[in-house]
Amino acid sequence: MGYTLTEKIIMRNTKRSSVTAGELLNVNVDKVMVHDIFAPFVVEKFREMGFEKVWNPDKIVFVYDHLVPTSFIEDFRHHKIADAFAAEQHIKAVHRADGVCHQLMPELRYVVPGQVVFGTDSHTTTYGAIGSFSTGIGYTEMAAIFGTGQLWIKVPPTLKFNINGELPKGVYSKDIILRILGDIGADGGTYKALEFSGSTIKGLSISSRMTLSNMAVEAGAKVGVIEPDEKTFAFSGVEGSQFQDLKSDPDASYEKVFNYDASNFKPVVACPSNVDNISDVEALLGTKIDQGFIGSCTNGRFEDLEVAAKILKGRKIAPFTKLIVTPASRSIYAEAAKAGIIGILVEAGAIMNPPACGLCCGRSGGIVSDGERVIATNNRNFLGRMGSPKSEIFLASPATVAAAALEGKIADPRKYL
Ligand SMILES: CC(C)[C@H](C(=O)O)[C@@H](O)C(=O)O
Ligand code: SF4
Repeated sequence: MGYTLTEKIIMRNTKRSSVTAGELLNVNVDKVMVHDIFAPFVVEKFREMGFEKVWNPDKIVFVYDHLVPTSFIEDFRHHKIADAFAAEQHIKAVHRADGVCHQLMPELRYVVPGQVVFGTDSHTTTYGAIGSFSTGIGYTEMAAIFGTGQLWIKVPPTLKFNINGELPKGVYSKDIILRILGDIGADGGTYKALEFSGSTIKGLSISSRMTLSNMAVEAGAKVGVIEPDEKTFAFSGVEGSQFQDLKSDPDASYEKVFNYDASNFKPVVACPSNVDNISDVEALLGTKIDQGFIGSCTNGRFEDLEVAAKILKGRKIAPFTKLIVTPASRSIYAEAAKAGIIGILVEAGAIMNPPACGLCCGRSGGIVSDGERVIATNNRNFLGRMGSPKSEIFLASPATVAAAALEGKIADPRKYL
């Protein structure tokens, strides 16, 4: 009997010769990420559980990104508690202002293919893009891992998305995942593994693959995985020969298989206030926009800033429209600056935010006010997510956001490319 990629990663981790979807089992945790919102709660639970030493300080990464720059005095307490615990437990990986956790974990190679990784954030699914089993957990489970290095999971059944062919101009992986969310619904992947495959996926950059895996959780999925290949091995700096087993078997069993022809994809937008409330951009043309946001762990990478700069170069954003750009990490910021991309965006009228979560969750680095409409490259448009509950959030690709910022209303990016 064949196994899926997700089952293979779990078998590799547990050294089992077989696993079955739906089975409960203990995995050996390869790496964990704790961000600044939950760090104090993990530490408190860890002590309450009677643990004294973490199971392996080299497998723990702290990232301060949700409360950076600190907007409220009490937020600083989170960083002080995490700093003290890291010192006490000899945890060396503490990133205080280097970027968003889900960019740093793969970018700094804390996560590599074939690993089992947990994070105190729902978008920990992002690292499935490099072939890991990675998912978000609560701070109680994280405290238990700190003390034992293990966690029980239920092996998720897999929904397979075969996507083949060439994406049309102006259409990106964000349009793929939004279309899939529209097709299966925000609960269509509950406790499932989403596996993205096919020639279109193989043609995507690692950054573009991360957008797909990042938003798997928006369908309720446990993980969003992609078979590691030469691109992955180069990105992660690993020898591919040790990962040749990390692919689904031809006779693997899936709960459902979805087939898409890439040429049928178009620029789409998730309309307020659900990620599966999808519309073709053409049906929304002319909808007034007050703010654009390009950033987050979904689409704040070099290629995202690059395509926005391609559209905005030599142009100015519409009057009374704000465009906030937040690179997903300091290294992306520096690379984009060196390439002249930041200059083009600022010249066009963009405001640069520090590389952190910022406006994405309305915690630091701006908010969307009453009655405002924002079109954003992040992954959630729940009521009030980015500020006022009387604001509206549209989700789209960086190209669609850039086109909207230019016109001050929702626009089709294809005419600018
Ligand atoms: C704050 C954190 C718990 C939350 C998450 O887990 O996703 C945030 O990162 C988000 O994007 O909504
Ligand atoms: S960038 Fe947004 S989606 Fe990503 S971890 Fe931060 S708040 Fe969550």
